[in-house]
Amino acid sequence: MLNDSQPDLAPITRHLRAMFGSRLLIAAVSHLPVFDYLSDTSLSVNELRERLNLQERPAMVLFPALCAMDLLRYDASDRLTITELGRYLVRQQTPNVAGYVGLEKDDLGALEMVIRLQNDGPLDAPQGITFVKEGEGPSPMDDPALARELTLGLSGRARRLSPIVASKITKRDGHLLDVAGGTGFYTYEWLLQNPISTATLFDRPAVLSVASELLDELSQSGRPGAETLRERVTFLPGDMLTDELPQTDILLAASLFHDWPTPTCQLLANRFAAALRPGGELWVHDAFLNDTLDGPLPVTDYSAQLFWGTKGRCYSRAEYRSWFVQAGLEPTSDNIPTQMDYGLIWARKPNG
Ligand SMILES: C[S@@+](CC[C@H](N)C(=O)[O-])C[C@H]1O[C@@H](n2cnc3c(N)ncnc32)[C@H](O)[C@@H]1O
Repeated sequence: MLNDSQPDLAPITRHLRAMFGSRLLIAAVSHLPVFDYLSDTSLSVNELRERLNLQERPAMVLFPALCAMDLLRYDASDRLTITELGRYLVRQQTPNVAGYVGLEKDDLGALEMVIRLQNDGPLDAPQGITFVKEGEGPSPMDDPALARELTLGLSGRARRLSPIVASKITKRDGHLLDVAGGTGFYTYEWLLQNPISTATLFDRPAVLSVASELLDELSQSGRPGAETLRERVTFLPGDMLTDELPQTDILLAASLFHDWPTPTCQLLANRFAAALRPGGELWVHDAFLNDTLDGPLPVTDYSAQLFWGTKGRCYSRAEYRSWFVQAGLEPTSDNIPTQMDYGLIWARKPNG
C-alpha cells in the first residue's frame, strides 16, 4: 500500500512536461510573435488572441504559460502586459535574448507547436486523438493495441495516486461510478477502503479488457479484501458523451475533463450531474490552473502537454466550479492536494 508519506513523483513529470513549455516559449518569441505585439502596449486577452489569430484553447494554454514564466502578467485592468523579465525578449531593447532563444526556432517540436497553436490541434490525426473517443471517427481507445499501450502507460501513475485519492474522497456505503476509469485502480482502491460498497467502471471496451486483467492481478495479490473486488465491480463499456450513465452516489472523473474542450466539459458536467442521486457527489481529480490563469508553472507545462496530445488543456478550479453550478450542482470550496501536481475538488447534488 502506498500513502502520501512516500515521495511525491512530481519532479519527474515536471521535467517531462517542461519540454512542452519550452516549445511554447520558442513559439511565442520566434514565430507568433507575442512580445512584438505587446512591446509598447497592454492588450486584453481577446485583443491579443485576435492579433495572434489564436482560437480560445491555444490562447488559454499559451497566455497562462507565459505568465507562469514571469514573462507576461495581468495589469490592474486585467490586460496582458510584459513583465520586467519579459522585456528582455523585446527586440527593440538592448540587450535582449530574443535572438538567443531564436537559435532554437527551427527545432522540430517548436515548429510543430506553432502549427498546433495556429490550428488548435494537429493538422492531421489519422488514428484519432490520444485518450479521446468522440463520434464515429477513429479512436486509439478503440484499437486494441493502442488502447493497451495508452492504458498501461497510465497505470504507474494510477497505481501511485489511487490509494491517496481513495483515502481523501468520501467514505460511504454506496455506489461509485468511475467514468473513463482507465486502469480501474481508482475504483479498486476506493472499494478496498469501502468494504461493502460497489462500483461501476465505465470506459471503452478495449480499455476495460486491460482493466480486467489488472483486477485479476490485484485480486490474487493477497491484500486484505482484494478477493472481494471482482464481485463488487461492474465493467460497463460505452460512450460517456452519448450513452446513458447508471445512477450513482459518487461519480469520479479522474484525468478526464482535461482531455476535452470547454463546451464538451460543460456537456460532461451536465451528464454527470444527471447520473447522481440526490445528495450524490461529483469528484474531480486533476491538475488545476490558478483561478487567475497565470500558473502554476508545472500545471501550465502540463496544459501544454495536454494541448499537444488531446482535445483539452488544464482548467482552473473556478472554470470547473462554473460548469458544476450550470449543471445544478453545489460546489464545495475544498481544495485537496494529492501528489504529482494533482488535487481533488468536489460538488454535491442538492437533496430533492
Ligand atoms: C486520460 S485517461 C484517464 C483514465 C483514468 N481515469 C486515470 O485517471 O488514469 C482518459 C480515459 O477516457 C476514456 N474515454 C475517452 N473517450 C471516452 C468516451 N467517449 N467514453 C468513455 N470513455 C472515454 C479513455 O478510454 C481513457 O481511458
